[in-house]
Amino acid sequence: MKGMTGVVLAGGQSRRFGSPKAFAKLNGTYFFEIAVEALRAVVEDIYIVSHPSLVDCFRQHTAEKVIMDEERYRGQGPLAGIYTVMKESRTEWIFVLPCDMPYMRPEVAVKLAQYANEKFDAVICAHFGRIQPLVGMYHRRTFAQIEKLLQAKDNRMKSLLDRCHVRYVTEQDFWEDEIVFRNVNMPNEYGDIVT
Ligand SMILES: Nc1nc2c(ncn2[C@@H]2O[C@H](COP(=O)(O)OP(=O)(O)OP(=O)(O)O)[C@@H](O)[C@H]2O)c(=O)[nH]1
Repeated sequence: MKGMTGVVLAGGQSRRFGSPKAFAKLNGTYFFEIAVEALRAVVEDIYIVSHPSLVDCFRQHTAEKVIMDEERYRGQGPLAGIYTVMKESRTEWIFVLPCDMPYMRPEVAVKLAQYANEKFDAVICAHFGRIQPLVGMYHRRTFAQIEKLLQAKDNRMKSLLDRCHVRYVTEQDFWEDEIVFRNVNMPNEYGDIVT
């Protein structure tokens, strides 16, 4: 989709996982590639936003653009990643996915993208009663609000959503299996799908 940039958030510490989650594999595919593939269904331009220790590793494994969280806000979580890409790319919308949802599917991105609408500041998945702030789209007009929160050291995605006009997309809008929104924090929380 024109006017939209894809973002894989991959700047976390993976402390609970014990090694960088982006480079864990499901069915032979790196987790971050699963997110890239989903985004690829709706955008041309994709950024992987990570931290300095992983940048070289990403560059060895992907042709996508790899950038680091803006230094000023480094360590402030996904909000810093979103801020960084909004600064870098000039598109109206950015479509965010985390690097730790290995069951994510391109169809989810395709269906969600249909809800991008000038009336909203953000379009966020909220299937089965669970808001997923890292699965959704943020309009460029949220940039000033994001910056304000980061400056105030309020890093909560919820703080941003509370200040935005959000379209929450639920299972009433389109059906998806619950598993696609499962995020992996510990090594024992996922397994290959045997077909
Ligand atoms: N760009 C960016 N992404 C982040 C940052 N913190 C977390 N993320 C990403 O946000 C998603 C959810 O991260 P979490 O599972 O909450 O945190 P984590 O640091 O990866 O894992 P833990 O260290 O175990 O908490 C993952 O895709 C992370 O890579 C950050 O500071 N910058």
